[in-house]
Amino acid sequence: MKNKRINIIFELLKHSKGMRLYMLANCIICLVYELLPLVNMFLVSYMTGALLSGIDIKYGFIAAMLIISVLIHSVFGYLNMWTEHDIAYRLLYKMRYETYQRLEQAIPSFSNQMMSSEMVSIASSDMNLIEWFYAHTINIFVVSVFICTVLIGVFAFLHPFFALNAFVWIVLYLCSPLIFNKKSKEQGKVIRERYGKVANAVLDAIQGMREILSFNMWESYKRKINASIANYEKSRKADAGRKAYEVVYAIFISTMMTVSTLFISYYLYKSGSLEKQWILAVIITGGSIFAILAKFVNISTQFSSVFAASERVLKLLNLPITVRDSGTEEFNEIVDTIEFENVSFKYPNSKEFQIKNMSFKIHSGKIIALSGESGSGKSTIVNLLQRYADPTEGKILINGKDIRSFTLESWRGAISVVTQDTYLFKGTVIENIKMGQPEASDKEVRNVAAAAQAHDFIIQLPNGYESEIGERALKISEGQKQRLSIARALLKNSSIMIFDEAQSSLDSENEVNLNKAIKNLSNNKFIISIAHRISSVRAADKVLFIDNGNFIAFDSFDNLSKNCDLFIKKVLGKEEGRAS
Ligand SMILES: Nc1ncnc2c1ncn2[C@@H]1O[C@H](COP(=O)(O)OP(=O)(O)OP(=O)(O)O)[C@@H](O)[C@H]1O
Repeated sequence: MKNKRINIIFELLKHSKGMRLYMLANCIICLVYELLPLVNMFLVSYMTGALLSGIDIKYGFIAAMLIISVLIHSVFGYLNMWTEHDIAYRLLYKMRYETYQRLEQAIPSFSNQMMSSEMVSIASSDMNLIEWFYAHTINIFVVSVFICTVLIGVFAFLHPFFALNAFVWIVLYLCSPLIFNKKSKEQGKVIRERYGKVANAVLDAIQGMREILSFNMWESYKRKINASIANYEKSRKADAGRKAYEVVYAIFISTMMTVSTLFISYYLYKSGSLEKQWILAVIITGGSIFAILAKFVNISTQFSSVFAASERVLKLLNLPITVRDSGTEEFNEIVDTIEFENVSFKYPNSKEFQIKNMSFKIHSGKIIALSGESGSGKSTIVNLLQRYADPTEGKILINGKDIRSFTLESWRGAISVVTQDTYLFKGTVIENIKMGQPEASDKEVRNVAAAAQAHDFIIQLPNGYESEIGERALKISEGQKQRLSIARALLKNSSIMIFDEAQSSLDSENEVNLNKAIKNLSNNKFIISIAHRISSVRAADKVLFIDNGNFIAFDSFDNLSKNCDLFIKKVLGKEEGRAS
C-alpha cells in the first residue's frame, strides 16, 4: 500500500518534468510567505517582552524591520498564490493533453476498460484533485518540514527543554490524521452512498412520476424519499461530530504546547537560565507554528482521495498504445482495392485472436455486406480498417500499399462510418449534418437529408433545419437520429463508407429506401454494410462472410445461399428461426 502510494507520487512528479525549477522557486516563495508571520510574531513579542522588562533594545530598528517584513509578506502572498496555481494549471494542461492523445491512440482497449462516465469523472473531478496536489501539497510539505526544523533549532539555541517540548507537541499534533483518518474515510463513504440513495430516490420519483401516480404509490414514495434523506442527515451529523473531536484535539495540543512552554520558561527564568524578555517571544512563536501544521494535517486528510484520483488518471495515461501515427504519406486517392493479407488480431487485454489469419481482396464500385454471427469479428474488421487498432500479424493493403504508410488523419478522413449508436452534438440539425463537410451549401444538406430519408421529419420539427437537438435539447427518436447520422456521413462523401448496422432502427420501408440511396452512392466508392437483417444483406452486391474470426467466403448472396452450408446454417437459418 505504502509502496503503491510512493509510486504514485513519483509518477506525478515525473509529469512535472520541465517545471521542476519553477516548482522549487514556488517552494522558496511559499517558505518566505509562511515564515514571515512567525518572524513578525517573534519580533513583536520580543519587543513587548523587552518593553515590559524595561530593557533597552533597538526599538526603532526592529519596528522598521517589522514594517518591511509585513510589506514583503504581502508581496510574497500574491506571488505564492500566483505561482502555485500557474504551476498546477500548466501541468494540468499538459496532463489533459496527454490524456486525450492517449485516448485517441488506445480507443479499442480503452472502450473495453473504462466507461465513458468514468472518463468524464477523470477529466473533471479527478483532474481537480490533482491540481490540488501540484498547487498545495508539495510546497506546504517542504515548508512545514523546514519551519518546524528552524523553530526547533531556534528553541534548542535558547534552551534544549524548549526544543524537546516543541518536538513532542508537534509530533502529537501530526498524529491527528492517524487517529481520525480511518473514521473520516468510513464516514465519507457512508455519506456518499447515502447521498447516492437520496439522488436515486428523487430521480426515480421524477422519472417514474406517471407510473407512481397511476399505481397510487405517491405516499409510499414520499416515505421512501424522507427515509433516505433522514439517513443521509444522520451520517452527516456523525461526520460533524468527528470533525468536532478533531478540532478539540487540535486546540488541546496547541494550548498544551503554550501552557508547557510557559511552565518551562518560568522554571528556566527562576533558575537563571533564561532572560525574561524571551518568555513572551517563545510562548507566542511556539503557538503560531500550528497555523502551518494545520495546513499540513489538512493535506494528509485529503491525500487518500488524491491518491485514488491519481491512480485513475495514471491508469488512463498508461493505457497501451494500439496505434502509432508513423506513416508519412498523405492519403488523397480513390480507393480501388482493400486487401487483407494474412491478418490476425487480438485485443490488448485478450488471450485469443479475434481475427485469424484472414486474407481477401475486394474492389470498389460494389456494395459489400459484411456478414457473420454476433461476435464473429465484423466490428473488429471495421476497427482495423479505421486504424483504431493495427493487426497483430499480417497487413492491410489499400491500392496495394500498407495502410500504415499513410498518416492517420488523412486515412481516417477517407472513411465515413455510420454506427448503430449515433451521437448527436448539441446544436442545430443543420450543424450536426454539416459536421461531415462544414462548407457544404444548404441545398447539398437537403439533398443528403432526402437521400437518408431524413428531410421529411426534419421539416416537421419546430424550426426545421435550425431546430436545436443533442443533449437536453429537442428529443428525437433513435431511428430519426440514425437517419441524421447517415445524412452526415453521406455529406462527408468519403471514398469508403461503412454502415455498421445503420439500418437497425429503421422500419422496413425506410430500410428499402436507404438501401436504394446507398446503391446510388456505390459508383467509385466502397460501401461496406454490416447488417443482421437478411433484407439488407440481400441488397448488397457481394457478401463477405466470416465466422469466428475466420474468412469463409466472398460471393454473391444467391451463390452463398445455394453453396455455403455455414452461411445457410448461421445466417439464413437464424433469420428463419427469428421469422417463425
Ligand atoms: N475491446 C475489446 N477487447 C477485447 N475483446 C473484444 C473487444 N471488442 C470486441 N471484442 C471481442 O472480439 C470478438 C469480436 O467482436 P466484434 O465486436 O468484432 O464482433 P461482431 O461480429 O461485430 O459482433 P456483433 O454483431 O455482436 O456486433 C468478440 O469475441 C468480442 O467479445
